[in-house]
Amino acid sequence: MLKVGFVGWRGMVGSVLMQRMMQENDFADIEPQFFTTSQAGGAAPSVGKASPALKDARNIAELSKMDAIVSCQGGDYTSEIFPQLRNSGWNGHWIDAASTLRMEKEAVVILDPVNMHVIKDALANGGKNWIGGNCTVSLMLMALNGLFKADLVEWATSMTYQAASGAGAQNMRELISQMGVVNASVADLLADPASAILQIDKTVADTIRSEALPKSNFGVPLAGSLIPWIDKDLGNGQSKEEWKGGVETNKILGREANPIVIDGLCVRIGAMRCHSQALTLKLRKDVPLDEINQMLAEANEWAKVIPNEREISMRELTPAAVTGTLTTPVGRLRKLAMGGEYLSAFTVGDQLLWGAAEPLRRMLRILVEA
Ligand SMILES: NC(=O)C1=CN([C@@H]2O[C@H](COP(=O)(O)OP(=O)(O)OC[C@H]3O[C@@H](n4cnc5c(N)ncnc54)[C@H](OP(=O)(O)O)[C@@H]3O)[C@@H](O)[C@H]2O)C=CC1
Ligand SMILES: N[C@@H](CC(=O)OP(=O)(O)O)C(=O)O
Repeated sequence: MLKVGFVGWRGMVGSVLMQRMMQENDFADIEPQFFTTSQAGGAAPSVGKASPALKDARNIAELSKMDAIVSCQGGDYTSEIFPQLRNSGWNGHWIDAASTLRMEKEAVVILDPVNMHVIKDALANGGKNWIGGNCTVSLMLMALNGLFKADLVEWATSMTYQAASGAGAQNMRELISQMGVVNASVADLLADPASAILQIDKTVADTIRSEALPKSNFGVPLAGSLIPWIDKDLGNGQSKEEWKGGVETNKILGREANPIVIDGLCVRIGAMRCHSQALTLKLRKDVPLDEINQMLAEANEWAKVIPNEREISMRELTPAAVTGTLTTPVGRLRKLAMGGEYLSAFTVGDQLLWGAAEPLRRMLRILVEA
């Protein structure tokens, strides 16, 4: 049985991974050992299978006993530990949620419903480094898999609506706290049906701009507002999150030599854990919409086509509907006024499931079943 070390299992991404592994009974087929950077010697989490006490996640000798290590601990941990482990001669499988190693030559960015061929080729060639993709990229590829499979996309531009969870657990809490402060500032006025809406609006605006709004994590208001920048400033007008859209998509698809141009704008909005994206795609040819719908629906079991109609779009193509599920719905599909090769699309996906934990879980299964 594969000996699997887990690091970062109690963080937000790690907890979702543990939930999914328990739901799918994945622990039955592995021998788990849990590691920690802060609580060595403590009890292992309860995952339906006994496992030894927590070991120190910086102990290279203990880590080296594992056949595979799954890390959701973050990029700093990966940067510190991964080189030491490899330099020590460890030749096990490294499965990681952090972005640190994604663009390394030996690393495969994993999203098996989309790139099983890339994963299988790498496995056959002795690949050992399996890295989860950026959440926005993975969710876009899950939803639009059919168009990429058919090699129909000439270029694409995305405008994203990214949830607070992408910035971390503390940011999710801060968003809710901001909402609470805003609500409290006008609670009396809201309770009075005769109060003036402009008074409510002014009080809300003053509150959002005031020092009373908690913003130590985001740095600026998110509730009642948005943040048009995600991740680092690359200095050329592009954010790092926007850069990932192009490079990671092409790496996942295994087409670095013949890349599809993908670029856009990434924006944080006040959703909890679902990223949404509006896309404009230039197709290589004018394919009828019903064929496009069919390709998208058939590409994988999670991409669900939502008819481009008002009621169902409002009901099913939203973070409220999708959160906590593995479905990656795609809708608002129509040919744009620019011509038959120009397609619009809107997708929503849970960024902690297909955006983070699920590709790692499935990669571990691929190794178990190999
Ligand atoms: N958030 C996201 O959307 C995505 C994140 N990722 C990657 O995953 C990494 C981890 O992200 P995320 O899960 O959000 O990180 P978290 O901050 O939730 O968890 C990281 C670690 O913090 C430690 N920790 C300290 N205090 C607590 C606490 N009160 N509760 C839980 N853990 C605590 C734990 O380590 P220990 O047990 O050792 O103390 C834990 O493993 C990111 O750095 C990123 O590289 C990838 C895709 C998406
Ligand atoms: N940057 C993403 C979350 C994330 O962790 O991305 P990456 O795995 O590429 O660092 C967001 O803020 O929504």
